[in-house]
Amino acid sequence: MKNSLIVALDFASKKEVFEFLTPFEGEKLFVKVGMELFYQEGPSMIHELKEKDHEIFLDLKLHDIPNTVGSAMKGLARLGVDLVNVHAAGGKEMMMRALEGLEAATPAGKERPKLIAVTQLTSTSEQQMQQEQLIQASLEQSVMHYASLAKESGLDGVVCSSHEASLIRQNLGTDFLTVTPGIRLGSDDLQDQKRVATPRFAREAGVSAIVVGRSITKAADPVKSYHKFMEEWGGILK
Ligand SMILES: O=c1ccn([C@@H]2O[C@H](COP(=O)(O)O)[C@@H](O)[C@H]2O)c(=O)[nH]1
Repeated sequence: MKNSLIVALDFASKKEVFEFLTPFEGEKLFVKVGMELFYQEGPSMIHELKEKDHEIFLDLKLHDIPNTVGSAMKGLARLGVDLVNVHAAGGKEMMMRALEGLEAATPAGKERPKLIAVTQLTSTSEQQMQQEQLIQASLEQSVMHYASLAKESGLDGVVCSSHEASLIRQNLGTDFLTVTPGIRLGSDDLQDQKRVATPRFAREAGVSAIVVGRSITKAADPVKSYHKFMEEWGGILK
């Protein structure tokens, strides 16, 4: 998990996923399946990616009442993915029930999927957060608060931006995972992301894993782009 580059497979179909993955033949990627792909293709997408030995982050960002999230997590545990997540805004009871659900349903002899919580989305700016969520703290304070709640609930880490990662590591320990989307090379389009950083910045901040989507998936040469990100991130090709 540590030092991983997670590729966001934000595609609408299996066909597009495998067209994208074919040129990577022989490389074991850490991939992220999000709502767009999972809602379209469902669990069979996960089974097929596992058959190809890819590590999987199932990014469904669960956020509901504790009972619903706890029960849903049981289903995700049975899929055998490596990493799943919830929104920290759902609260401590919800996060604890999510963890219990995962622990209860992870098959014997298998490792429980790691569970992390989204703090503030990387598409949120401080101004937006204060105006739309009526949070009067700074963005850093809000992220740190949600990260502390996640740690107190027994979770393995958080999703945050690379800008908050070193503060989280200092306060909550270096074993507490920081997974950071919003990663761009200097010349890339930011699109809808607000709190962005380069892979080098993320590495220097001690981030556990970076998430990169469109800069790789929409690149003219995705394999070349992946290797460029890996080089700046200092990741290990598998
Ligand atoms: O705070 C968050 C949480 C999740 N994401 C997801 O990461 C990728 C980023 O894609 P890019 O194309 O590199 O912007 C995407 O799947 C998001 O759903 C995030 O960006 N921020």
